[in-house]
Amino acid sequence: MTDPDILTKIETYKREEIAAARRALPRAELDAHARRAPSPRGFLSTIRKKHASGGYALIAEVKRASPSRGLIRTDFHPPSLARSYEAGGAACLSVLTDKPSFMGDLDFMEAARAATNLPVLRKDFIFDTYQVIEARARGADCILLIMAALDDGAANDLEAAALAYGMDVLIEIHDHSELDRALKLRSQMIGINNRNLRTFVTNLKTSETLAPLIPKDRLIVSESGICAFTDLERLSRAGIATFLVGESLMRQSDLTTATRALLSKN
Ligand SMILES: O=C(O)c1ccccc1NCC(=O)[C@H](O)[C@H](O)COP(=O)(O)O
Repeated sequence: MTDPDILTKIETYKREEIAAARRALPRAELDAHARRAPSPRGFLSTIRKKHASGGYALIAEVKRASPSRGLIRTDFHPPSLARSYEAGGAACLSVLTDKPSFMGDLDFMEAARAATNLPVLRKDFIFDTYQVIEARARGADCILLIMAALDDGAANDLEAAALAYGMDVLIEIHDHSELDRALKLRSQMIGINNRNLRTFVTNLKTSETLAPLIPKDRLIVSESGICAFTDLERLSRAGIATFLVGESLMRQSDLTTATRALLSKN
């Protein structure tokens, strides 16, 4: 499947969604919700702790469908999926909250977080500070900022908003020029997405090429197309110890066993 401009299409409907959400709940009221939300759980610090104890850190994704694969999982109950991931040894959760392209929902994120003790990433296409506050109001511990979708000013403003609300930020890149821009931001976490946004093809070589260019004080997350422990070992040789995995786990009926298997040699 080839989609020449998926981010432009997504931005168009996101801007409409944001306008509608603002009409339904003005920013000042949303902000009051965010101030009352449960405290952030420390997404980055949880990953660092996992590394300190000598393990790989898995960010396990709750992903029902995707533009490249269509429907991935029919048996879909976010609290049970989240509990299974936690039992299998995941360090953190990622929950897709975009509806039109991923059949996601903010309710799924809230429910997954409430069912576990794990920190949660709101996995969505964030263009506006309203979405950052909305993420915190619904309990997110971390947000994703996609450099391919944002100019430097917007990335800086959205990151500042997330940090002001006590959340961590995962800055996502696909190539050298996005990496250069990401390194001007304050966030410690850089996600290298192995999925080409035009062709949707995943290639772990993307992580292997870009990881050595990232300063050692940043935490690197390899995202997309990761299927097995051998992939983790391969990526670890490029200095990566944190992995964001969705589809390959979501296709397994026993998620706890599949998560354990992904994280262990045998
Ligand atoms: O998953 C897609 O098809 C997709 C298409 C266009 C933009 C983003 C997309 N996915 C978002 C993600 O980054 C992944 O859900 C995440 O990295 C997990 O990937 P995977 O393990 O390959 O499901």
